[in-house]
Amino acid sequence: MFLRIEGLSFGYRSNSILRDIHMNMEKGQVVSIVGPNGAGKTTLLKSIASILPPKKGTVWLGGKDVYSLKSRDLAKIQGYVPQHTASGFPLTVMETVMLGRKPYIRWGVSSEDLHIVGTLLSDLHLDRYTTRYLDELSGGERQKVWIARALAQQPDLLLLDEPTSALDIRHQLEVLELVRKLSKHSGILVILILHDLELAARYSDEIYMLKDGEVFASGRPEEVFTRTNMERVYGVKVEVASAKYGLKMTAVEPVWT
Ligand SMILES: Nc1ncnc2c1ncn2[C@@H]1O[C@H](COP(=O)(O)OP(=O)(O)OP(=O)(O)O)[C@@H](O)[C@H]1O
Repeated sequence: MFLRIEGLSFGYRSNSILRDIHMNMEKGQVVSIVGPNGAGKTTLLKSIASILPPKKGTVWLGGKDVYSLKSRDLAKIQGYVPQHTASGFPLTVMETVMLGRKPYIRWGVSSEDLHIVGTLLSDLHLDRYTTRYLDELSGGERQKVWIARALAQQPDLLLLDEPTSALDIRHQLEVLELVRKLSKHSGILVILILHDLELAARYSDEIYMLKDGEVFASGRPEEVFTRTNMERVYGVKVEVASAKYGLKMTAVEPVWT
């Protein structure tokens, strides 16, 4: 098992946020973490990214405890794109994506680094912006740049916190198609946080549904997105139907408890 989370618990001060999380994931999978606002999704992703050390439990990545890895070594295995990313100082698109090569660069940028970055910029249709500064891009374009930077790390694990939230429908599909392609062709494990449950159903091999800091349900999309689970976790009556590209979910009405 490439990623194993064993009994992970986390809290901010005395406030318990994640409780006894267990997860197992293999390379080549696309896994979505879903759940209502405040369920603990971002906290969980930050724990996997080794940003938040757990109160209890461990995250094993390729047989190693992520919290014991040096940041340079971790950066070669894992790319993390947070929900809101701000660049501290002015950088162009090219410079930003090249930063993803930092863990590999010893004496200077190599032709391989340039090739990897150039390919990513072209795959994400960012090549016409290479010399633009990030603050001259739209929110969606900037989001794709952060994803390209994480991919430039050539990670085995890619963590994306709501990667499609600033994207229009075409760019949502473009990013998720690329993510799926990379996952299948390059064997990357991709863990996404998505609020759009139909997109999650369409692009994920597996879903983890969180409620109040615990895993409420996990499995294939059709096993997790059931009427009962949706009602219990989101408090909404939902009609779920099979569709050509996954599942169609229609929110009917809130359930008042
Ligand atoms: N720095 C912090 N200090 C204290 N509490 C925090 C902090 N960050 C988040 N929390 C709390 O932890 C809980 C889980 O937050 P988290 O951001 O992980 O939820 P989420 O499922 O990602 O939510 P959303 O869907 O709204 O992004 C929330 O109750 C939140 O208020």
